[in-house]
Amino acid sequence: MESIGKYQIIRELGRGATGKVYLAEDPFAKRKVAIKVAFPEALKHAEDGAFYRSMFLNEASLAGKLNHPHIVQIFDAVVEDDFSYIVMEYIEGGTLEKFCADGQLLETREVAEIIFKCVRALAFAQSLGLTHRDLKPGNILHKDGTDIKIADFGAAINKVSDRTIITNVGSPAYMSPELVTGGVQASHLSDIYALGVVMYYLLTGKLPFSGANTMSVIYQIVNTEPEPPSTHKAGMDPALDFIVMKAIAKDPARRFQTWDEFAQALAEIWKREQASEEKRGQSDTERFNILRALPFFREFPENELWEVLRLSKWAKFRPDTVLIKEGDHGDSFFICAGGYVRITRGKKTLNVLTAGDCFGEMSYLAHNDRAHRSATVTTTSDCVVLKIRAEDLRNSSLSCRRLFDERFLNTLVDRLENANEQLSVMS
Ligand SMILES: Nc1ncnc2c1ncn2[C@@H]1O[C@H](COP(=O)(O)OP(=O)(O)OP(=O)(O)O)[C@@H](O)[C@H]1O
Repeated sequence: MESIGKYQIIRELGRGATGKVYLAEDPFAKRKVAIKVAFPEALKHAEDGAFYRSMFLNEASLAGKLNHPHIVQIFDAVVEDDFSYIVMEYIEGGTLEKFCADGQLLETREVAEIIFKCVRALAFAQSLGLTHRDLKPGNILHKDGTDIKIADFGAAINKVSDRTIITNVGSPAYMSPELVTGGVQASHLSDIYALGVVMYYLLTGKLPFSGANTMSVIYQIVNTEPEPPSTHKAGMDPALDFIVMKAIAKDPARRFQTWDEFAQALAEIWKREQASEEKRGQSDTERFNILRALPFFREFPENELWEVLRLSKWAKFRPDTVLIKEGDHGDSFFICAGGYVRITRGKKTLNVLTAGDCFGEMSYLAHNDRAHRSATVTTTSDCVVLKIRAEDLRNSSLSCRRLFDERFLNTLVDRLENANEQLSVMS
């Protein structure tokens, strides 16, 4: 096969229960895509065909709907009797399975960061009424570093009973006790359990329960208490043990009750590690949480916040550091993420700005590389500042630019009002 619809096939990437996945080129959008082509025989199978068909249809129906930086985007889908395929974002690095073996394990903090990103993605999916139901390392694709995307939402809104998932879709190792005993419907609490198992596996290279056959694993899931991950890995942060064990608690009522609770627990790890952070640099997780708390980004939806994180460079400064000098040329603007800066023109102090305030934005608004700085900006305390090149913002998504434009407009209006007040006081 050389092409599928308008897409030129490059090579096979892998295969799963319902079909083969190919790497292909979209000649119009000029980008690489991954195309999952259904096995026609699987969709027509006497016993399981209905289940596979509904998995495929479910995934196809999500085209254009699940837009999140940590979920594989579905661009297009064709579902016909004899030939069905789903066109999705191509993720270069393969799945997280490669990090689950001894000798290949990621650093603990990288695991925590990956899980945090999964938690954010699944919280977003839940806000659209979706439970994933088939979380496992093989369904989490890896781009680079800790950049991941969750794939395979095929089982997410499947109406067929969960029993079929045990028999048809791989290992039961990620299924919670309430699912394997068939007592209740899948919910975000069973996804929290599955993600806890993924975290356990990534931290230790071992599953909490393994056995010679499916029945043995199911027996243990229901009856045996797992050993904490630290049993398999010396020197592990007890907070991580606590998080994993809470996520995989047998009783759903003892797990994190919401994705936010899970995310908070992971974010706490960085708070406690702040002392050594200076040497190490901040994690995306921590930066994301800082951004979310800043008034400047209050109206920014999650996707655009992750985009800001990609666009920005972060730096810490000691007090009395000159960040911008009056008269210099500037091609970037700044947002204060912590601490205080003083704005001066000549010898006159114009303003003091703090967390959530922006400065130097004329370099973007004036649309002119040679824009001069009209004031000097100096830190008056320890400061965290994020810097964005005007050019990078101009090349960002339309929604991101609109949000920045709105914020800058508000800032300009505030400054104008301040100036008017000062003028009226003087007159
Ligand atoms: N968007 C993608 N980008 C890059 N590679 C992909 C993409 N989607 C899938 N793959 C590759 O293709 C393989 C098969 O994917 P597929 O979703 O069909 O099956 P699976 O998740 O491995 O198994 P199952 O369908 O049984 O759950 C994956 O393991 C992965 O290596």
